[in-house]
Amino acid sequence: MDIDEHEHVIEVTDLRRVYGGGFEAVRGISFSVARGEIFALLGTNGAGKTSTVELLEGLAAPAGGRVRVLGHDPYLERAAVRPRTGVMLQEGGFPAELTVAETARMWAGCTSGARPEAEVLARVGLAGKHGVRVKQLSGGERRRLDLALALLGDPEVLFLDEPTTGLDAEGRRDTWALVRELRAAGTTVLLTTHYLEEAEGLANRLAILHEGRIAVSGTPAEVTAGRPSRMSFELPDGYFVGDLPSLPDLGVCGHESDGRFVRLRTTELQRTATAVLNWAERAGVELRGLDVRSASLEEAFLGIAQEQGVAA
Ligand SMILES: Nc1ncnc2c1ncn2[C@@H]1O[C@H](COP(=O)(O)OP(=O)(O)OP(=O)(O)O)[C@@H](O)[C@H]1O
Repeated sequence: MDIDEHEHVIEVTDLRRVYGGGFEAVRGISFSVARGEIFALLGTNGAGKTSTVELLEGLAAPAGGRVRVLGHDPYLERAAVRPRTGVMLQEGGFPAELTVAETARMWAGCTSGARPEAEVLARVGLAGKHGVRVKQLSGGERRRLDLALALLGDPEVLFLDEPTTGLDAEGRRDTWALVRELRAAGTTVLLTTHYLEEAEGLANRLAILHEGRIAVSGTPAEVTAGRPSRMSFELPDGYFVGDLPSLPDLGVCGHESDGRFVRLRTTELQRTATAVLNWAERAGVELRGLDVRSASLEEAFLGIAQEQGVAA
């Protein structure tokens, strides 16, 4: 049974994955992704991201729970799901001796309704590399080739496992722009990433995995809500932390200082920043190195890792 555009394109319920030796890498996770959404799976090394994505791609059967992609079981109904999905694995395995164009042509031959290879290679910035052998590509160029192959079939659902690992800053930005374009065209994207700014900038919703379980999920704003913001600056000569306005009264929930630099964590950034800046103004001093930043995914990620680590 197919689904209409308002239903969830990906549905995961109490999913489990157990490896040969009995190790449970995915321990009962649930989430869903609506059509046209970008959903990011984050987590520390070994948290279970790839193990989960492989189940969604139908590369293995779950040990428990249920996966539906476009209304089908991706493992048992592979023929119904595979032509409508694009997959970029963490490590693409291409024959090293083939050129970029040959690789794309070979892949297109196995893809129903493939886009013209040249168009897709141009889209990922490999237009000038048709004649280059795969073994001569840089790591970042191989990732782009991986992405091109995933896009050949014009997929409705795209699985991207660490799509920008190994790319330089420009390559990463280009890939982000491409993923946004795909979303605008209605493609549903599930990606894993170690780059928190990637998830923050791209994802409509995300889940942070820890040891096979979802520690937190929601929109980036929901996940960072309640996490402290940061303010840091250099104390002017002759001043001490004790000279600052009373920090606990300003929502400051933690601070550290080596006597010169001060780093504050606050749940009330505006109040803290206003009070400290007013204090500096009154004292007629400059706060060198002033840096004020609201709660980020990085803060949430580190907080979760710490909390879970302590709880473990
Ligand atoms: N074939 C396997 N047999 C046994 N254990 C495995 C196998 N593949 C993965 N694991 C283990 O399962 C856990 C989850 O691995 P997975 O690759 O899913 O994590 P990840 O979140 O993608 O990590 P990374 O960010 O490092 O890519 C790890 O502890 C890993 O060692």
